Formats: sequence, structure tokens, C-alpha cells
Amino acid sequence: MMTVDPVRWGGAAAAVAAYAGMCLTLLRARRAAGKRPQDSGGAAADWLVAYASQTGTGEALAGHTVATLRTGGLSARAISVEQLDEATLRGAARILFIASTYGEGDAPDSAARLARLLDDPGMALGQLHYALLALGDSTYANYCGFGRRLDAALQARGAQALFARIEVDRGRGAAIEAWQHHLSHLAGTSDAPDWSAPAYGDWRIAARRLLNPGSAGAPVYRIDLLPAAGELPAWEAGDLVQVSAPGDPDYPREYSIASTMAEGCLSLLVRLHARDDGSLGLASGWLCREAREGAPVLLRVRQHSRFRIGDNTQRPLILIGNGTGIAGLRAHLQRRAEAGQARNWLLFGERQAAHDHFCAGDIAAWRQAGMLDAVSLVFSRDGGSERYVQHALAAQAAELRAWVADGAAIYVCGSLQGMAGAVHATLETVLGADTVAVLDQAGRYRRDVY
Ligand SMILES: Cc1cc2nc3c(=O)[nH]c(=O)nc-3n(C[C@H](O)[C@H](O)[C@H](O)COP(=O)(O)O)c2cc1C
Repeated sequence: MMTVDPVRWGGAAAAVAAYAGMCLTLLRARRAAGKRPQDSGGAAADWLVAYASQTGTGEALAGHTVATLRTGGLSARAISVEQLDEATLRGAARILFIASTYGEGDAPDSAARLARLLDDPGMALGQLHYALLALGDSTYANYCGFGRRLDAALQARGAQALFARIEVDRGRGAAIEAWQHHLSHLAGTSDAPDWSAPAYGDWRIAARRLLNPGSAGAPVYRIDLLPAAGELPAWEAGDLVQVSAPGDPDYPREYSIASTMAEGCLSLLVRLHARDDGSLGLASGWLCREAREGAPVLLRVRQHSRFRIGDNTQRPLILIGNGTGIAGLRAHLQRRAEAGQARNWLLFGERQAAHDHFCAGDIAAWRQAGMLDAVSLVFSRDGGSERYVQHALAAQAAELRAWVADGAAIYVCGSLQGMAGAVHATLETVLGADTVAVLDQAGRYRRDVY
């Protein structure tokens, strides 16, 4: 489904005229870019592909975009918008932006600097030609909110669009094909590399266990999966999977992986979602209830580089989460235990210790093995003085400062509403907003929130 503003595509004649105009603009842009026998790939690339991506879809599309431009002999390089500094932005002649949206119409974490730069009324970008691929999900009220704001801000600063913004609804192929089509024109090639998403693999449910019997919240299941044949594919702690549910194969659901490869199976923690009318969510209902043990599952592993350990291996880790967010934190803690990295502090929140103490056995085992320095468990309905993880964090402000001074990295996994925003605000209160921004820039503050 192509989701470009319908007004722009209102009449066939207008569309044809617009298309002809666009081709002219592209032709000019291509001439201006000049053809290179081979790509320098260096800092002086003619085309920058700047991605603002949270979970890697935009980053992967940026890689494909660069590859397509290079196929046509153009010099191109992909960078995260985190690396887009003021001098680069003011000096760039051509940038292709790929921007996803998070929260309720928010920018991904990596886009904080870009948003600040574009807020500067003194920023003039008359020299810049750009195009924008906005990634989003039309079930959110603020569909492609950040991409749309970015587009408006670029135009307000005088930048000129090479073609109209393209919006991609939940990864739908038609919009991506439209983007590819424009790129092929830019690069003057019909020989674009294959962009197809990796195929789903055949897996099966090896085991399924209810983790919170008697909970006041919705049931959460641990689901262990194995490939139907052959070896486990490679993944790292922090990575995600996409599951294609039979009732809704076009919209894969993403889950954080809760286990390490060394454990020999891929585990997910899935909360059974019930709609207002009592019917079960399509994907979670199928995974948690309808599919039997042994049932086939179509699944693919996705790298989530922003939530991997990266170069934080030697650092102390502060791991903060709630609910099924323990999944991503569990994979990291298990990996740390396997690697003998003991400086870990887990802060985890749920409702009642008696029912919702997810991963209690793992936590006890890590503690006993000396792999967890500190554990702060907060059960909001048990009547303690600390109700949520952000309150536990605030109550231990001195420890938090000491850990960060000692080089710690902070990993947050779980719900965006209620948890991640409040944790962020607490971090800013305790550490200072500047320090949090520096940690973020340095890859020492990583989030997998949903
Ligand atoms: C927690 C969460 C919040 C989201 N909020 C929005 C939103 O407000 N508007 C929207 O259009 N898409 C929203 N999305 C969808 C993402 O923008 C979409 O999945 C995108 O393809 C992700 O790209 P990325 O992997 O490059 O970050 C949200 C996704 C998640 C997981």
C-alpha cells in the first residue's frame, strides 16, 4: 500500500505532471552528483543516507539504499542521524533520510541531536536536496509523526525535496518499491540489488509455560522455539524476532529474545493480549493458546544493534525493566553470566511477588553464582514504599551515580508508557540531562521499549 498523502496523488494528470517534474529534478540531481567509477564510501560521499531507526528496520533500508546508489556508480554512505553534526548538515548537498516513529509520534532515541539542530531558527538549508522515507504503523494515532515533522522542518529551513515523502505502513512492500524506484532513477540503474526481507524460517514450539498463574495481570507465557530442522541461527543478547502469525501474515509481530544461543533454544516471553470485547489478540492468542506444542511457527531473527552489548562488554551494566521487558534483560544477564561478567544491577518491576516474579529461578541462580551484584525488585501491588522501578531508581540515586561514575551502561527494556518515560525522567533528575545525553551518544544508554 502506498501511503503518500492522497491529496498529492489526487488526479492522474497531476500525477503524471508531477512525475515528469520529479524525473527532471532527479536527472539534475544525478548530473550534479556526477558518476563515480567506484564508491569512495568515505566522509566525502556525494549522497548521505541518514537513518533515524530504533529497532533496525530503517538501518537495514539505509544499507539497501546505499547499495542501490552504488550500483549506479554514485558515491554514497549510510550514517545514523546521531552522527549528523551541524557542519555536515549545513554542508550537505544531498541527503536521503529514513525515519521511523516511536512512542506516540515521537522521534527514535537516535534523533535527539537532529531534532535539536532543526529547532534552531538560524539553521538555513537552502543548499540541501533531500528525500524522505518515513516508517510507521497506521494503527497509531500519530502515523509517521516524526517523519512528517522532519519533512516539514526540512522544508521550513529551505531544503528542497527531490520527490514527495514516502510513508511505509508496517513494512508494506509497495511503498518500499516506490522508494526503490526513485533510487533507481537517481542512480540511473535498473540493476538494483535484491531488497527482499530475509525469508522466515520454519520453527516449532518446543515448550510453553505460563509464568504468572494467579496474576492480576494478563497471562505471560515463556515459549521455547527450535528450528524445524538444522542448527539454531546466530543471534546476540538484545536481538529480536519477527513472528508471522497465520491469521495476519502481512504484519509480523516483534518480540525480544529472552535466551542466549548457548541455552540451545530461542525463548520468548509473550503476554496474552485480550481486546476490549474479550477476544484474544491474533498473534499472542495464537502463540499462547491456539498453537499446540510442536506446532510450526514462521519466524526470523532480527539484529537489534541498538540494544546489543556492543562495546559495553567490559562495563558494569544497570538493567532496568518491567513486565515482559525482562525478556531482553534476561538474555543480557544470561550472556553476562556465561561470560563471567559479574558487575550487573537488575531493577525489575511487576505487580505481585507471589504471582509475577518472572525469572525468579534465574535471578536466584545468578545471585548465587555471584553474577548479580544488586537486585531491586519492585512489586507495585504489594504495598511497599517503592511502587515502580523509577521510584526504586530514585531511592538509590547515590548508587546510580556511583555506578555511572564507574563506567556503567544502562539498558532499559519494557513498556514505553509508564515505565521508560518515567525511568528516563528519573535518570535526568539524578544524573542530569546532559549526562544522560552524553551516555546516549556514547552508546551507554540503550533502550528496547514498546
Ligand atoms: C513502541 C512503539 C511505538 C510506535 N509508535 C509509532 C507511532 O506513534 N507512529 C507510527 O507511525 N509508528 C509507530 N511505531 C511503528 C514504527 O515506527 C515502525 O515499526 C517502524 O518500521 C520501525 O522502524 P525502525 O526499526 O527503523 O525503528 C511504533 C513502534 C513501536 C514498537
